[in-house]
Amino acid sequence: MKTDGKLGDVLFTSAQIRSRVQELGAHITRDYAGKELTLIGVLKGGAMFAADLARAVRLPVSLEWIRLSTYADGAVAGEVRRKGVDLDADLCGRHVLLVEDLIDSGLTLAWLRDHLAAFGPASVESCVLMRMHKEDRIENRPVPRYVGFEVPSATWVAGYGIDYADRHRNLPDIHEYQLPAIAA
Ligand SMILES: O=P(O)(O)OC[C@H]1O[C@H](OP(=O)(O)OP(=O)(O)O)[C@H](O)[C@@H]1O
Ligand SMILES: Nc1nc2[nH]cnc2c(=O)[nH]1
Repeated sequence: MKTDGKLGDVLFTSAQIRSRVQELGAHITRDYAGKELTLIGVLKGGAMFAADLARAVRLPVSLEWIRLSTYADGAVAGEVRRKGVDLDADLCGRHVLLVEDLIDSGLTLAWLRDHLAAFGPASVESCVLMRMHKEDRIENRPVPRYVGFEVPSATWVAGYGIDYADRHRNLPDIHEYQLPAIAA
């Protein structure tokens, strides 16, 4: 039986997030000046971050969205499931920057990187707000070009677009989340 988990302390306040997003936006603006840049926000978790980051990038970017999911209801890592990939954008010759709330196993970003190669982009990089540390080396875990915050591996998070069981996405801060105990 699965019991409810618990929302824990604030890990990153909305002010910290805002300030880091501005820094990331400034880096991206510098790095992609003069290039055709398409930002692709990964739904649902990346929605808030992508919307804020897009406004922090001072370039005429295209903004697209893609929806994927790796976890069914709670926190069990599984295979990347496509919940509809509505991406008829012309990415040919464009520099693509995937915008994700977090990288954990890296399955999602690896799948996207491979999937988008078929669209003929000039480059595919990623910007993640949080990189979850892993004690175990994950083979071929993608290396994001931009990382907002490094987070210890044991930490599960919720808020600022990120859910537990589809709740808490609306919280302005990012909280630690104590996962539910699994009882037999
Ligand atoms: O690096 P990974 O282990 O692949 O995990 C990262 C992905 O997992 C979460 O999404 P989730 O599958 O929970 O879907 P959601 O964004 O719709 O909440 C998160 O938003 C990332 O997209
Ligand atoms: N650590 C961690 N926290 C999450 N909160 C929501 N999704 C995730 C995830 O993939 N990893």
